[in-house]
Amino acid sequence: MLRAHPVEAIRTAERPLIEAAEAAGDPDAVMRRAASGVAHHAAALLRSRTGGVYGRSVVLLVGSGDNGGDALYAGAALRGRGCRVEAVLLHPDRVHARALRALRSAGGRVTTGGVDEVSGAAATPDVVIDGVVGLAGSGPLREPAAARVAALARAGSPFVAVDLPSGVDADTGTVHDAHVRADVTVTFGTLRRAHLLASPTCGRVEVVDIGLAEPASGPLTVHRPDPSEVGRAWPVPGPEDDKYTQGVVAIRAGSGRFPGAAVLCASAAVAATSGMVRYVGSGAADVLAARPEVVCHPSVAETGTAQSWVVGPGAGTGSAAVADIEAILARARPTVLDADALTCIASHPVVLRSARAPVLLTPHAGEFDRLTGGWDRSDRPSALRRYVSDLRNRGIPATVLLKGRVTLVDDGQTTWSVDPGSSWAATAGSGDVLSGMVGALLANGPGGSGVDSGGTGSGGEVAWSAVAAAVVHGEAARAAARRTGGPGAPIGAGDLLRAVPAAISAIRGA
Ligand SMILES: NC(=O)C1=CN([C@@H]2O[C@H](COP(=O)(O)OP(=O)(O)OC[C@H]3O[C@@H](n4cnc5c(N)ncnc54)[C@H](O)[C@@H]3O)[C@@H](O)[C@H]2O)[C@@H](O)CC1
Repeated sequence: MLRAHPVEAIRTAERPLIEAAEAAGDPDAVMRRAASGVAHHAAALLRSRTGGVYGRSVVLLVGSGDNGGDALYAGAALRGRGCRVEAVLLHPDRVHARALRALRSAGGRVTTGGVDEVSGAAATPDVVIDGVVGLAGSGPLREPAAARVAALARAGSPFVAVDLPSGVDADTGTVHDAHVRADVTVTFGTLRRAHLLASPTCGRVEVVDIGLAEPASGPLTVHRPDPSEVGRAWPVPGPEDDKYTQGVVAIRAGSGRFPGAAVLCASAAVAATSGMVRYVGSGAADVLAARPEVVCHPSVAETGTAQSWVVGPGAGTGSAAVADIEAILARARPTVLDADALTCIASHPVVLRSARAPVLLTPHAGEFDRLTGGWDRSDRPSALRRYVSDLRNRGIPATVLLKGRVTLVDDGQTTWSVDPGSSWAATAGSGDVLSGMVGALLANGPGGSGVDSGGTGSGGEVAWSAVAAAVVHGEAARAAARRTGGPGAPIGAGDLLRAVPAAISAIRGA
């Protein structure tokens, strides 16, 4: 399990290290340790992209704080390995003086101007080290950094970000319009929240040991499971199991308008575990044609016992759909509310009050808009936590999975993030697959058997099922994109669905 911490916790953990260095009369000892890690990873990137380190060109973008100091010391170390190093001082009047002296005495060049001042190799360096801002950064890149970053990115130079890509907020993970897109981010001691909230912008994240003790988890810690943890926890039938003990999930999905949603959702539930799947809705014939093992029922009232429910994909938003949601919640089983069910809840919020068992809401950004009446998109984790806490304060045992390239799950106490490493899952119908998988996991019982779900107490199991399904869903999307039509060819939700068994198998072996 990866854990990423807020700035305040990191500053607190760093303080004793810095105080010890100052007391020893070497105030930059920690910074030099950090910088040598940056230099190490920059050299590795140079080697993999250009075949060597000696003689390669490096540009340092140097801001006014300690992040710029790290970049300057890293530049001095790379100069020692034979690189041509040029530091661009973005605020020449405010620069880490000792680190600048170290670069100069190692033979690094220093410039202070705008984009036009850079010429020759420095206009297209072999690597750029982003030391504009780190933990104290706020808002987008400002000039002259923004123009300089844009020119270097256009030239195709790879970026190594020191601590965080500049223009990405350390706590919220907000990626501002003007920002650095890093190939590699080198951070120190432990992950910052942005590394898990804005992972697509951070590139590969390398954590350098600077002697810092990992902060304890708190309410603002972001968690991300390793796929192998999900693999170990994925249900496997034991010698005593039968179809009932592995969990029965009932699915209310599909309509005359959206028959495919029923097929995708029910088929995903079948693929996720070897328990039993019931189906209620107008799509029974299509569902049976795709998966004859599904047991179909004419109405919610006539559906046999189920350990969990999924309601909503393509299920309609009229009064009959609302009545079905009420009838399902009255059964007091863990329930996934997805797609049309979220629209129903948004227009009839009172319905949720009857929830006696855990509910999992799975909105995308637009559905979350409807549920909340508008939310602060610049701070996804806080907006999500506020909404979940509000529901829980009203006695509704809710967990919410907010979809996106980086999917967030929050149960009011813990935030998880899942980034599948590609955006291939952004395709129509893929949400129906996800809700079917979560429903099957919820039916299987305490999710993540024995897995550390972050010590979250109540709600943790629902959250773990949601996180585990999101991990496999992302793996399936990536695998489908590799296999269907070859790398780079788009996929549909049907391709993703077909890749689910192989994705489960892959993470079990991970
Ligand atoms: N504290 C420590 O123990 C260590 C800190 N280290 C480095 O120190 C960094 C933090 O340094 P600082 O606290 O000096 O802060 P930064 O270097 O992150 O920021 C410096 C200043 O930049 C300005 N700024 C904020 N947003 C900006 C923007 N969008 N555009 C331009 N300027 C902006 C602010 O005035 C801010 O105080 C860490 O990210 C890390 O790189 C490392 O040396 C490892 C050890």
